[in-house]
Amino acid sequence: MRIGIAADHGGFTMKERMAAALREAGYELTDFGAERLDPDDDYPDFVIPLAQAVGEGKLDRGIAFCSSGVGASIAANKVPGARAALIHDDYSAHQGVEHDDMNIICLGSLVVGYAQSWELVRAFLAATFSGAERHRRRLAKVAALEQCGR
Ligand SMILES: O=C(CO)[C@H](O)[C@H](O)[C@H](O)COP(=O)(O)O
Repeated sequence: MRIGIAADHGGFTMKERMAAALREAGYELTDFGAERLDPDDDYPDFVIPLAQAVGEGKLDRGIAFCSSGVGASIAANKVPGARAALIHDDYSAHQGVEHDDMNIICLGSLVVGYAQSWELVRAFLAATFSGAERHRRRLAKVAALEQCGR
């Protein structure tokens, strides 16, 4: 599975730790930055390129951090093909993939600690889209917005 990861200054420390753990676990990982802790950086500069790579099918899944995870999820969901969600609980981490084909998990570094974030990421990466007709139907209605913009 091809995975990307991104964070602004709010999520930088968490991203660095998570990236090391994912590589240690054997995942192929692309890091979209930030490359260093800069309190003046902006989450769209890192999250949008990640979401574009996922939306274009260059990556299978994305992991995005900011302080709350809110900005990351707003930015990622502007990108066609990206299906991002701000996740705090295990059920949503896997059900979001199984039902909604979520392909980017957004996490708030000041909201969820590292150990819980790791469990959420593991649940997200282990889950697969069920492919059920009702879920495909709903996703098609969402995807249609990307075609006509209304
Ligand atoms: O949480 C965020 C957006 O939802 C970002 O991480 C921002 O960095 C957060 O708003 C903090 O910004 P600040 O410039 O460090 O005050």
